[in-house]
Amino acid sequence: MLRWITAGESHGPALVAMLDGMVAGVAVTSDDIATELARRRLGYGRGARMKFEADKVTIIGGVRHGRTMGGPIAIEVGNTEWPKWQTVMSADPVDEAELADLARNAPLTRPRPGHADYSGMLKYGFDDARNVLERASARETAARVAAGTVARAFLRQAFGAEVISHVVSIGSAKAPDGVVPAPSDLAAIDASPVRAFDKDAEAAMIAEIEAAKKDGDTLGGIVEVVVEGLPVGLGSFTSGENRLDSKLAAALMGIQAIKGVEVGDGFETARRRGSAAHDEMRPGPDGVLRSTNRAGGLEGGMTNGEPLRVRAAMKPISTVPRALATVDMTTGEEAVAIHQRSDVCAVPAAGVVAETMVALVVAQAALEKFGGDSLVETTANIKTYLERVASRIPR
Ligand SMILES: Cc1cc2nc3c(=O)[nH]c(=O)nc-3n(C[C@H](O)[C@H](O)[C@H](O)COP(=O)(O)O)c2cc1C
Ligand SMILES: C=C(O[C@@H]1CC(C(=O)O)=C[C@@H](OP(=O)(O)O)[C@H]1O)C(=O)O
Repeated sequence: MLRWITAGESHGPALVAMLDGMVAGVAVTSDDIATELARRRLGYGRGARMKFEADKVTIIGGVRHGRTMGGPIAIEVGNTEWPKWQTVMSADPVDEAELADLARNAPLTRPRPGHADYSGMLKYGFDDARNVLERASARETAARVAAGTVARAFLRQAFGAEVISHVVSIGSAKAPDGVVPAPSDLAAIDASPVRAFDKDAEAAMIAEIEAAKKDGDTLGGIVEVVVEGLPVGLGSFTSGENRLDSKLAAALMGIQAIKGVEVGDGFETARRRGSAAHDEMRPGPDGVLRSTNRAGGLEGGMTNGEPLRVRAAMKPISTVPRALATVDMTTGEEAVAIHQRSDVCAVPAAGVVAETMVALVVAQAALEKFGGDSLVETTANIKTYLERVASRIPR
């Protein structure tokens, strides 16, 4: 089974991602990973750190001369910030006097409503929220994106499948309904400062971010991930945990600040009548055709051959510059929440992270269905299956 895990703190020396279960023979390079990491760093509304954080990539194992070898893949993403944090974030014990002199090490005792600080301090018994926020931070998503690059490469090389995303809304600024971009639109989306597909929506989103910034406030929004090129039958109806939609929801909800997930038209479909909710079928020259894709390419927990379409809703950033009311955990008194530098809006970056999680989950489902130890073997299995599927559709 394809598995992944990350380690590392926001201001530690590096983040590390491990990806286990990938077949041999997938072409991927450090440059491919760096390209995806650069996409994640972009976006109007991100904070100061993203201007200088360089995401230095080193593939530690599992890849040789640009091809995976079938063993666990380990990728390191260096933190440019590390030199400033060497003492505060040292893994080994440091001189207490030296630590006490560092303003940067002052204990963080005023938890931010909406962040992991409060529950993390109580649950793990910490007096300093630093021990919580270092790992809760979405800096960790850089490591996920690194691992996800290998999954994207696999999907492209096995199926010709492409995973893209776009920003559907930021605050109250929305893209027009029903416009779904194609893989060929990704360069234009990435060129947009808010990763919007529609130019009017882009202007409205930028204005919304500017207004929030001026007011010392923050914003969330909604992203949509689209995967084209997947075969029918990834995932299964046989039990809840085998359903691809349940796995996608879990993976997307596992991204920091994601509070809602929709498959296809999701919540809108709940407001429709059945006759206007489903995707009617008719015979076509190469099999069954659909007039719509409201289901987002998933029926019964399986892909149905239409583009996969899922959305994730991100809450506003909780480090609000106009700091929110909290309680000082040392004195028990009223206080204002920690506020250092922070993003005003990270929805464009969250779209790239959402692509990553979708790529990992879909690659996992594909490897479960088609198996194989090498890309050659997997693609041969895919070919046999597609031939059998094609032969079952009466023409
Ligand atoms: C790409 C990205 C960037 C983020 N940047 C920030 C940030 O700068 N400041 C902040 O307070 N939260 C930021 N967050 C959100 C927090 O990491 C998240 O709210 C926190 O871990 C608590 O988890 P929860 O929101 O899922 O409850 C970001 C999230 C993502 C996905
Ligand atoms: C560093 C990243 O995002 C960080 C995510 C984050 C949080 O609380 O989630 C808080 C901020 O960290 P810092 O306080 O160090 O600026 C963001 O910059 C990144 O995405 O690479």
